[in-house]
Amino acid sequence: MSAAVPVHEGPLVIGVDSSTQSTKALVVDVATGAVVARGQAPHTVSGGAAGDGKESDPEQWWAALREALAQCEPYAPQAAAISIGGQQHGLVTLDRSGLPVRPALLWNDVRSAPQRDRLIGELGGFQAWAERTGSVPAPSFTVTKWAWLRENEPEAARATAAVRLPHDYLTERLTGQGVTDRGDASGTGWWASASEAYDEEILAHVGLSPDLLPRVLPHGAAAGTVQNLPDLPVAAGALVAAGTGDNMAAALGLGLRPGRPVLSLGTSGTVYAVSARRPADPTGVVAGFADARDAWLPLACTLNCTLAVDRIAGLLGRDREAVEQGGSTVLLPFLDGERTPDLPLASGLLYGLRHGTTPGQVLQAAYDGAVFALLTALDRVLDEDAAPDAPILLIGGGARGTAWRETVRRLSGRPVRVPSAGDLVALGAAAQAAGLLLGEDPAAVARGWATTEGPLYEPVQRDDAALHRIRQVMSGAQELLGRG
Ligand SMILES: Nc1ncnc2c1ncn2[C@@H]1O[C@H](COP(=O)(O)OP(=O)(O)O)[C@@H](O)[C@H]1O
Ligand SMILES: O=C(CO)[C@@H](O)[C@H](O)COP(=O)(O)O
Repeated sequence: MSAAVPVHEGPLVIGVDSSTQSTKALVVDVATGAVVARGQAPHTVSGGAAGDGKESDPEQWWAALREALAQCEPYAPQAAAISIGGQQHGLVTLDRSGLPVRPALLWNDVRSAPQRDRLIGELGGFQAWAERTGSVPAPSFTVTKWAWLRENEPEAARATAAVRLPHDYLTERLTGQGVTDRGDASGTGWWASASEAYDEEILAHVGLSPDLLPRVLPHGAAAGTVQNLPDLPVAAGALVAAGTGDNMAAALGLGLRPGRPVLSLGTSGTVYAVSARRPADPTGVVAGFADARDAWLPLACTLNCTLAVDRIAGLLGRDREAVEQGGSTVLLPFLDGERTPDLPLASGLLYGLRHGTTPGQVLQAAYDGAVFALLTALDRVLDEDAAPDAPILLIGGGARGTAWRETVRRLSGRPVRVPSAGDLVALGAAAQAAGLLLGEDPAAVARGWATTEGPLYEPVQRDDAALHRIRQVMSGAQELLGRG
């Protein structure tokens, strides 16, 4: 728990970030945005039966939520409202008694790549999918995971009486209500962004009844109230907001307006912006997500970000900050396959070693490789009229690292602002809970909390030579990277 603020002015709310590696919970003073208490508990990601997947037990998310909230006592039980932000896309399958049929298939599990390819072909191709759902599905998307489950574990699919996303699962444990929000629903692949409703044709195509899905709540609606849960340090009757996907929650937490790019460095790397225009990118680079309000959140996502670079630092036996500049090494850190670029079968690639190459330069090349794809998508997530010199808001666990920040500055040539408030996903969930409590726009609540304040790092000359090297290696190695 971080240093507690002993007095608070306003009512308290709880914001939760149930992400890939851990659950973080914040108790926040609605009047000021001050974090009164913080808790965190880890999750386990296993490799699936053959060691080639990414799965987590939803029961463990619930246990981690309880643990993180217990660390927030005595403040958590005083909260008047709570909201859950969660990792997007994960397929949670529940049986008739509400218990998980099997571990959840996570967003970074690429085993559904063949089903993804088939679904794109069977339902009209890239353009048709983009127009219909806002996105060309990646193997991250829930629809591809459901198709994988039906094909590979038909008994588990048959035993499924309800399908949830990670945040819906936790909201339902709190309230007993099977509900979700448009932000997280937009990452399933079975939510039509034009009509803002489940796409019954896609659902019929993958043999999933809409009756198994949560109801999509309108912006500002409550999911319900906290049930009487004796092991949970939250008061029965506290309001529960709809919750949302973790990227949508961070956008709320930053009070994001169109034209402000965000780069998030966590297990996933993401780059996104809010837009008033419904996105539909037929190349598949940009996912056309909805935000948690009534706008849109065009976003590009990589599978290999902080964990991949930390792994390479570990292989080199170096601290993650021990980078050195110079040399011409290129490292594509695709340890888990990759989503941006669309290379689900790829593995990591190291190119350009010389006698003079130092371990620190190889580590720097890993940072460059991880940041490259995100920056190439930056202009595509921003509206055309966005100011080209708007600072990048750098968030996520990696934003605390100097090597990450300096890599983003060097490869973007843009100013970078690092909000001093950490945990922006949890803070955004808290803003959603506060918005529900006050009947106000959650993004406006977050703006009142001044969550984007933090040091601004001036732009430096963009390192076009490094970008060119990476582009060259990427195109020269296409065949190798596509083959796995
Ligand atoms: N001081 C730091 N410097 C650089 N990276 C950090 C630092 N602290 C944490 N991280 C990175 O943050 C990552 C976790 O980020 P987080 O956004 O919490 O992930 P997720 O939301 O995917 O669970 C870790 O993989 C770690 O590499
Ligand atoms: O798949 C995506 C976005 O489309 C990821 O951003 C997940 O939402 C997981 O987020 P983290 O756990 O890395 O924060």
